[in-house]
Amino acid sequence: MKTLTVGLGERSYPITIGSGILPALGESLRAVAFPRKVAVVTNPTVSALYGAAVLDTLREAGFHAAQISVPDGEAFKNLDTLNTLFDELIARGYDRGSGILALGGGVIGDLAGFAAAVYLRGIPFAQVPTTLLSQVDSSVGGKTGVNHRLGKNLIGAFYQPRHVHIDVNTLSTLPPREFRSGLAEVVKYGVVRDADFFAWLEREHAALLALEAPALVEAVRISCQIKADIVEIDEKEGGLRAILNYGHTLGHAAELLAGYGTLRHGEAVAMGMVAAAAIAADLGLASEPDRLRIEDLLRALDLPVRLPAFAPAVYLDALTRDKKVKEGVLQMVLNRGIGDCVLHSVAHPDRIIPPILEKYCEKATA
Ligand SMILES: O=C(O)C(=O)C[C@@H](O)[C@H](O)[C@H](O)COP(=O)(O)O
Ligand SMILES: [Zn+2]
Repeated sequence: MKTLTVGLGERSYPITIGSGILPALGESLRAVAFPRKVAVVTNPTVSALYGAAVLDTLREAGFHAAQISVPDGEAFKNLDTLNTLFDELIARGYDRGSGILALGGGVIGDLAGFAAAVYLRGIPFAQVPTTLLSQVDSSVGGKTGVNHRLGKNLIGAFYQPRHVHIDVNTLSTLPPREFRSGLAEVVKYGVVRDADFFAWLEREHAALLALEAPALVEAVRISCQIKADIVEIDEKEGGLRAILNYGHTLGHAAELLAGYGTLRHGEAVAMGMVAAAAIAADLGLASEPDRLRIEDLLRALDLPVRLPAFAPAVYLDALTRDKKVKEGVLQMVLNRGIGDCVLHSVAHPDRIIPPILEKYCEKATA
């Protein structure tokens, strides 16, 4: 078992990573003095797989734990689901001495984390991420929230967990498409921050796709370490943290336009990264061979690399609501080669984006 720390002063918390460590969850939560009364927020699919094991380890460690199930999928990451969660928390008497444990993927973590941030003005929460995407990304760093019909994650809060407990064995029950979606965020870390990690992924992609535990633990560990380092410097995305949004500008637009839940988040990010790399190459920040390396790695990981075909005007409209828009100007994270990146102001998206869509939308390659 490996333990990393997200260092945020008195709100610092451990991330434990390992293979087969789910039974140690109860002890880990005791070590961070997590409240005794725990609402385990999960969905029916994850509950059937891991609900009993989680309740067992919690009860053995002296917690009073019960599950609250919410519907499965990105289409349910909204205020309606959040309301049903509040109904349950209130009806079952969860008070300020209680805690919320998110058991599931990114949707569960984002919803449960936001509920914890605002329920009774905030109660402690912890994360047991069971998908690759949530293990390498969404469970760490405290971004919580829900979607709005006009944009991804438009309603939310920064709210850090007390503990993140990652058992890579849970990935063995993940649908392959869901697993590959998480790999897109792993590739993102290499592109924006760590050229050696990118090269490691190029070498080890087959081991990852074969779900070899040592490769998985290493990929999760490095990803979480990179994210922790960034969050420690810029918790609330005043600057540096925006680099974690690489590929998300067009990716979020594609998710919204395709209809929440149609594309997996990581699939949209993969498409968005290739398009961002093309813009970076056009601006001379990266080379065409850099862009090709990114596309080739994503293809090797069996990820889609072309955006869904929608009119440029529809994409441009969605981009106006991107959270990185500042004083009306869209900011895009663009890679400088591989392993480095920059936040770039796109003064004229209407000039830059349409030619990219022309080349990197599905229709163009058909
Ligand atoms: O943690 C971050 O910061 C990220 O941007 C990580 C992203 O991969 C993640 O998808 C995040 O939820 C996107 O945040 P948003 O603020 O663009 O909605
Ligand atoms: Zn993401």
